[in-house]
Amino acid sequence: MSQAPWLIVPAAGSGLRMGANRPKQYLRLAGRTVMWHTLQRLHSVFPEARLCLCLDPRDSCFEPDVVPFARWQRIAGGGERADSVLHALEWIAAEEGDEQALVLVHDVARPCVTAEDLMRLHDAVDADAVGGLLAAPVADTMKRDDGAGRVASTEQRAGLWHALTPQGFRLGLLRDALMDARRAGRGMTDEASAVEAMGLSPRLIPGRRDNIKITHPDDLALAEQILAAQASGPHTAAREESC
Ligand SMILES: Nc1ccn([C@@H]2O[C@H](COP(=O)(O)OP(=O)(O)OP(=O)(O)O)[C@@H](O)[C@H]2O)c(=O)n1
Ligand SMILES: C[C@](O)(CO)[C@H](O)COP(=O)(O)O
Repeated sequence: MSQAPWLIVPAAGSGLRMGANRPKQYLRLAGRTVMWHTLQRLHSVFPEARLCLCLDPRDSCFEPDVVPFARWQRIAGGGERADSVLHALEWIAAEEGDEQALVLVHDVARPCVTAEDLMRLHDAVDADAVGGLLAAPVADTMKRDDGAGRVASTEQRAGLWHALTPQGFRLGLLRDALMDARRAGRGMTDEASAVEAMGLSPRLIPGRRDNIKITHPDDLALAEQILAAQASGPHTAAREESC
């Protein structure tokens, strides 16, 4: 592996859609917290990385012992996810002289990301002139609603992908892209969309569909099942006896 990347983990959200009594990154998952699992997954592949962990300044749940990295920095989160990421990029830019340094951004709410996907993402974006993101092709038919609980239209599924994380870009490009988006007042829900707004096309790196973002209450039980399945080893339909 080339030089270890910078890691930004946005973890300053409040988890409103989860509706729990604490931010979802502090909910129990397979005997630990969601944050513990996510940081362990990242550390297992990038032990030498420098981590920027974006936390709400009012966060009273965070315990530094959860961080396995030797080099890490607490970053004050912002109003939106993109603001939190930009705060981290500005801190990194002040520390890092190389604007070409590789930065990977991964949601704390995605604890099921596998080492294989992390390595494949890193190698692909490290070799790409623009950067890219893990993504999963849409398998369901997608409907757009009419605002009144009925179908307005069916979206073309071909070529449609779920954007996942990590998303990886060069420090200077990503900082400039997010600053441009902020100046233009464009709400960005991921890093790639800010880079797209600069007229660039990030690479789509196919990733596992079990790299879910814990967002709603039923996602926690699903994540438990995914972690258990991952621990039991790879499952391939081909291994099943024919019926
Ligand atoms: N101002 C914010 C908002 C979100 N995030 C982080 O961005 C990731 C994806 O955001 P999301 O799933 O929307 O988390 P929340 O904002 O906590 O959820 P909700 O929208 O339901 O409140 C999460 O890891 C979250 O902690 C962040 O760092 N700073
Ligand atoms: C970055 C992301 O996880 C890609 O799917 C997603 O956009 C985060 O969105 P959220 O509304 O901040 O959860």
